[in-house]
Amino acid sequence: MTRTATELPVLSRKGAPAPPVRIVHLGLGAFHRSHQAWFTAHASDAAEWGIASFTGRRPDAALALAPQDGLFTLIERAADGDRFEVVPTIAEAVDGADTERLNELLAAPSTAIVTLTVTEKVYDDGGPDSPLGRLARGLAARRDAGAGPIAIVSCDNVAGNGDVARAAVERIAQAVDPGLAAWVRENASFVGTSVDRITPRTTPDDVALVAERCGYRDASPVVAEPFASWILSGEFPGGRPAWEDAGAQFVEDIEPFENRKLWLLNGAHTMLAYAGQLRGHATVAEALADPVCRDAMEAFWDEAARHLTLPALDVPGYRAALVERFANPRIAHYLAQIAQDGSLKLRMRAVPVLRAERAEGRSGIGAARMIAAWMDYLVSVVGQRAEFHDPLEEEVRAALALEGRERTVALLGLVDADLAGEAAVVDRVDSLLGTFAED
Ligand SMILES: NC(=O)c1ccc[n+]([C@@H]2O[C@H](COP(=O)([O-])OP(=O)(O)OC[C@H]3O[C@@H](n4cnc5c(N)ncnc54)[C@H](O)[C@@H]3O)[C@@H](O)[C@H]2O)c1
Ligand SMILES: O=P(O)(O)OC[C@@H](O)[C@@H](O)[C@H](O)[C@H](O)CO
Repeated sequence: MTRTATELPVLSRKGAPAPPVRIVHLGLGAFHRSHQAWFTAHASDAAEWGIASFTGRRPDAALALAPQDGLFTLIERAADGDRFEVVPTIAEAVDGADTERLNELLAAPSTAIVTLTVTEKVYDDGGPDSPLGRLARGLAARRDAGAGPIAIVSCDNVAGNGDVARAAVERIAQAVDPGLAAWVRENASFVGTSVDRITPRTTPDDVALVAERCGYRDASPVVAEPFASWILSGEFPGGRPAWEDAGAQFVEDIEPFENRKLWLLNGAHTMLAYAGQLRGHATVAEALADPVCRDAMEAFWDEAARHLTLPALDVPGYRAALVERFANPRIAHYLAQIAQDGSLKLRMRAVPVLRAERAEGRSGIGAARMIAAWMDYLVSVVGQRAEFHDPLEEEVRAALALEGRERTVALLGLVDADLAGEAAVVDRVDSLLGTFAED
């Protein structure tokens, strides 16, 4: 007799202990679970490294995981089928507003690492209730307790994420108490990373699939592609899990690896997000199958590749693998999600390539096309009164009220003020508007 989903047992540890908390995570989202929690679960010393994971804005993700002892199912979604795995490393799922628990954990000498996936825009938000504001006050608790040095590991798609996190935490700490900023400089090691695993949002169908295939109820599974990569650079003064057992790489200089990922993968995603939606597509796989979008992506890659010269980067192999990953027809990675916060993402995905091309006397047309596609997309979503997300939403709306070249200059200025002052760049972007109009 088949049981209905509500009759199934809830996923649980069945009384077995969770691993002891030695990692604090801020930003309990899908990617943290498919990536850092999964890498930690696959380290040979996983039993010694539990994670206390705090939500960012709302308690929902913690409320979903707490009744199932922090356990969740990772659905590894390959082109030819799904594989299910229970990931046991989240020992505590906590509402981010519970700063008492955060301070207690950060003040414990056993806590060695803080990881972050708080989205790109949050590094500019130093408010007391922002994740980094809470972290700074938690570090004050650690200093006061004499709990020793700690590693802070940003896992967001931000260029120079280790340095950006350091600057943000030091700035906030300085505002809290100048002595704290000095403590952070001496005791916090900021580790730079390049993180990669395509992790779209979970859908109700995924929840139902787990019930059907696994025979238990999991209110919050995560879907990800089989591929996973984590490249890190920096010190871990309090130790770390043996993440290399799960395939993590430790390098001296993170920058070339970070550029490869941010330009080739995220840059292509951003190109497909705007060009694809303008041409009526909803997912990455659909946009990739459209030769107009594919050609624009490849042209941008050709430009970016000229500035990715380290042989270890194996750019041809990386590009070929990306095409295969993007084409996975069973991963519904929605372009509308990737399109969010464009003004910020273009600074890291299009601008460096455009600048590098111009420095060598070329126009950077491939990168300029991505910026033009963003502008056309904004006109179209705002024209349809559709919702859009951007940290500069007000400024974007003000720029869109302008016309013609003036509008191009104003929008470009939100991405890069210097480029907006260069007539040749403005002309180039202006000339590329309308490239992705539907046939
Ligand atoms: N999803 C992926 O494929 C992927 C892959 C590589 C890197 N990343 C990085 O991970 C980040 C998170 O991705 P995700 O898929 O887990 O997203 P998500 O929406 O599932 O989780 C984002 C987390 O950040 C918090 N957050 C977002 N905005 C906030 C704000 N204004 N203030 C406080 N907290 C805020 C949320 O509360 C949540 O905990 C991305 O922004 C990206 O930098 C994602
Ligand atoms: O997560 P974002 O919003 O920074 O960017 C959207 C996608 O490009 C991104 O999530 C990729 O899927 C990911 O970086 C793959 O590792």
